[in-house]
Amino acid sequence: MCTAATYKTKDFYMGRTLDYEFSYGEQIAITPRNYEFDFRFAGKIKSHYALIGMAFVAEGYPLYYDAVNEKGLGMAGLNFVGNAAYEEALPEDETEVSQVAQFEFIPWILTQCATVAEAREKLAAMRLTGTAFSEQLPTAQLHWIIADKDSSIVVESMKDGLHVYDNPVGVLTNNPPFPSQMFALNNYAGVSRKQPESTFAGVLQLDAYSRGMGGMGIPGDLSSQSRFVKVAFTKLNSISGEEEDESVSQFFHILGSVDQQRGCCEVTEGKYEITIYTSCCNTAKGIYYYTTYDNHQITAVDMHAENLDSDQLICYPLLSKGEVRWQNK
Ligand SMILES: C[C@H](CCC(=O)NCCS(=O)(=O)O)[C@H]1CC[C@H]2[C@@H]3CC[C@@H]4C[C@H](O)CC[C@]4(C)[C@H]3C[C@H](O)[C@]12C
Repeated sequence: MCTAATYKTKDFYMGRTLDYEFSYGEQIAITPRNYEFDFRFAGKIKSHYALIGMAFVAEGYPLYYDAVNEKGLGMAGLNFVGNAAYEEALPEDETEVSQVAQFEFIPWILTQCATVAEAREKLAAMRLTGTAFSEQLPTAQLHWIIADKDSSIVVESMKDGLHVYDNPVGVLTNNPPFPSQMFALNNYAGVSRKQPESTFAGVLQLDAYSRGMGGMGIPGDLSSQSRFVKVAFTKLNSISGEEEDESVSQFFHILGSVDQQRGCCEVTEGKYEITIYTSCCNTAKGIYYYTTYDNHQITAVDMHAENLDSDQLICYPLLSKGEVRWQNK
């Protein structure tokens, strides 16, 4: 399972957790403006917006899980197993719209679009194909959140076509499809950050017997639907200062509300999903912050500290070993 969220203070932040039972060996990858993308069907793009994000680099190609571009548009792919369905690639002369392989979707949008509005235009004239990157890396069943500082959308390619939904909460998890996730929030209309009031039944006076009962009724399990509700509540009620350190700290607390601890979620015999990494990107400044399961110290990579006019990928391996800061020795 994975969870993605957006957060706005003075700047706009976007990030995700990646929950899985193993890691592909992903890295922070910066794609500078002149790295040439040779898309499977859509031709070459030689010069484009620069990107920073988390990617598995295969044969020199950044297979992005999540990224933002230098214009402040961000995107993340999350598992959508059982519901994602992609198109068969058609010969070029049989289609008028762009064909984009699912593994190219993030670079295809982020190299060319500065805003969600521009992304929508691309989405209106494209088909997402199930083309695999390689035999070793078969097609991933994903859906995506795309966001800028003003709005957020979800893209789901399903049997009945490509869906683009407004995402008023700026949150995405996995299954079921996004409209069902949103609908489920209706079941929590009565939840509040305040102490509960006794409204259960007129004849029964119930007592708020402890402090700190805000959010009473929010689910706490690790299912996708529950994480959606939990993180939506946390994000939408979040209060933090406007400054960078305060905003980033708060962002990690928002996603921390759906952190997965090893042992709580068995996916196959003896294999447990954990939160491998959590990211938070300042989309205005192009800074990618992250923590890993064993490294809670926030680490950051700034795209603008690199030569963004280069044509070579720039990669930083994840610092995944945590350190204890001793105070008395
Ligand atoms: C496993 C992850 C989802 C985590 C998640 O949601 N776990 C909950 C499972 S569940 O919800 O409980 O079922 C997803 C998220 C992004 C994916 C990569 C996207 C690029 C590339 C696309 C290629 O086509 C195949 C290889 C490729 C590197 C992909 C590998 C893998 O698929 C990644 C890491």
